[in-house]
Formats: sequence, structure tokens, C-alpha cells
Amino acid sequence: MSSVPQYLTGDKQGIKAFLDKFDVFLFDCDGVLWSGDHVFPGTVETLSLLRSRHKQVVFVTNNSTKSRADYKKKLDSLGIPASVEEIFGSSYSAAIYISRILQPPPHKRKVFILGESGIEAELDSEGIPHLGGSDPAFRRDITPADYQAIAARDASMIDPEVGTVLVGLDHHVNYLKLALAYHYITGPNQATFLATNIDSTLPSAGALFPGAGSMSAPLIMMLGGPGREPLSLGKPSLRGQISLRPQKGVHGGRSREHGYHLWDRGRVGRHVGRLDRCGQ
Ligand SMILES: O=C(O)[C@H](O)[C@H](O)COP(=O)(O)O
Ligand SMILES: [Mg+2]
Repeated sequence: MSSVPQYLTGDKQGIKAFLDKFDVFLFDCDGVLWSGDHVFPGTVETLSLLRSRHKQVVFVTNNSTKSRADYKKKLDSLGIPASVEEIFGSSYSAAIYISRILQPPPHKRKVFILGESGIEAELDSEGIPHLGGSDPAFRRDITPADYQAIAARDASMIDPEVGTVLVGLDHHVNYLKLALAYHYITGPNQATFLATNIDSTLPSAGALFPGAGSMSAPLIMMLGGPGREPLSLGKPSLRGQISLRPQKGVHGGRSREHGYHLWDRGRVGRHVGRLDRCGQ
């Protein structure tokens, strides 16, 4: 095993021993690899060092504003080569949870989103219909007519096919979306209350900003406080979280991981799918 690169200071033997001990390296993103679009020093070098050692790198982010494809673009733009299969975002885990575990009945398949386009893209990738989110129709002030229509459960404002409310980091959160989410959860829809993640803050530009958790907090308060929290599908929650179990296969006569099995770590520990790393 070649020696540790010069730019890595400190206990080189310790670093080498550490690298030799592991095959897979999972990376948090916001606050670890970058802060906003500012990549922390050593990030690119460290990731290329791992790749040069044939280590598996996985990017695991709670940030639901971007889809896996969006993150691949961001990583590429920051000079960090990556494949979509190496990226796990909370918007993806939420889409998988809804389509493969929650499996709402056909007449309640729609998801009302309090969040950004990353959630929409991942729900689309699982064929799940949705509304709200980045739709300009919901990025506006509430009007007196809205109050009337929502209270009357008018179909122009309350879609009877909504069975899930999904809350993520929303840079356009507003009163109208909160009101609609509340009425979907409490009214005849009895929508399931889910969150991509519940981080209280978002690290960006070297400071902290409102996190996804602060988007669902007003709803938790309206619903009666403790005990009415949403099921969170991001790190570190286990319930309903998808876990990755390496899947071995034979390539070129050698046994090697070629993807992951998806397991629901919630109720039954059910196998819910697989993700291939080499398209087999
Ligand atoms: O509010 C949020 O969503 C989180 O602060 C943010 O998403 C954290 O992302 P991560 O550190 O998991 O990449
Ligand atoms: Mg982080």
C-alpha cells in the first residue's frame, strides 16, 4: 500500500492504518464537505485519495432541496467526481419510503409538499403524484377567499386524493402552505405527516440558518405539540429509514460489492428493493 500523500500532515502511519481498516466511507455534506457552495479545504484531495485506494464513497445528505441528479451536478461543479448511485438524500429516502413501505391506497396517493424541487424530482422518480412544493400557485399570500375555501374543504383548495404531507427544507415556506398542510393532516384526508429530516438548523456561508425541522415545528405546535411529530426519514432517525446492505456478486472471477439491498428498518425489516452500482 503506497504511503500517505505529503499534504496529509500528522500521524501518517495512523492515517494509513485508518484508511486500510475501512472499505466504505459515508460523508455528510452540509457542514462537512461544504458550507453552501464553499468547499472546505482538503475535501477534493481526500475524496480523490479514497478513490485512488478503491474505497467506496457514499454521500449521505439530509438536505432535501436537491435530488440525487442535482447533487451530482453540484459535486461535478465543485470538482468532486461522483455517480448518482453514490448519493443518498433525504428526499430520495422519503420517496422510497412512501412508494415502497407506506404504499398509500390509490385514492390517497397524492403528496402535499412543503419543500423544494428536490422532493418533487425524487417523488417523480418513484411515480408518486404531488402538489404544493415549488408550484407558484402556493408561493403566495393567503387571501380571505382561501380561508373560506379551506374551511369549507372546497376541492379547489383541498385535494381529496392527498394522503401524505411531506415537509422538508423550504426556502419559500409560508402561511398558506402551513394552513393547507394542517388541514390535510387534521381533516377528512387524515394525511400521514412525514418529514424528510428534522435538522433544526442549516449550516451555510459559515453560519446557521433555519433547518428543515423548523419548517415542521409550526405544524407540530398546531397539532398539539409533543407526540405529534412527523415520521422523519433522514439521518439519524431509524424508524422507516432505509438501510443499505452491501450486495455481493462475482465480477471478473472476484467477489465484489455491486450495489445495495434496501431494507426498511422500521416495522418489519422488510427488503424493499435494490440499487445496482454496476448496472447488473
Ligand atoms: O435543514 C436541513 O435540511 C439540514 O441542515 C441539512 O440538510 C443538512 O444536510 P447534511 O448535513 O445532512 O448534508
Ligand atoms: Mg451536515
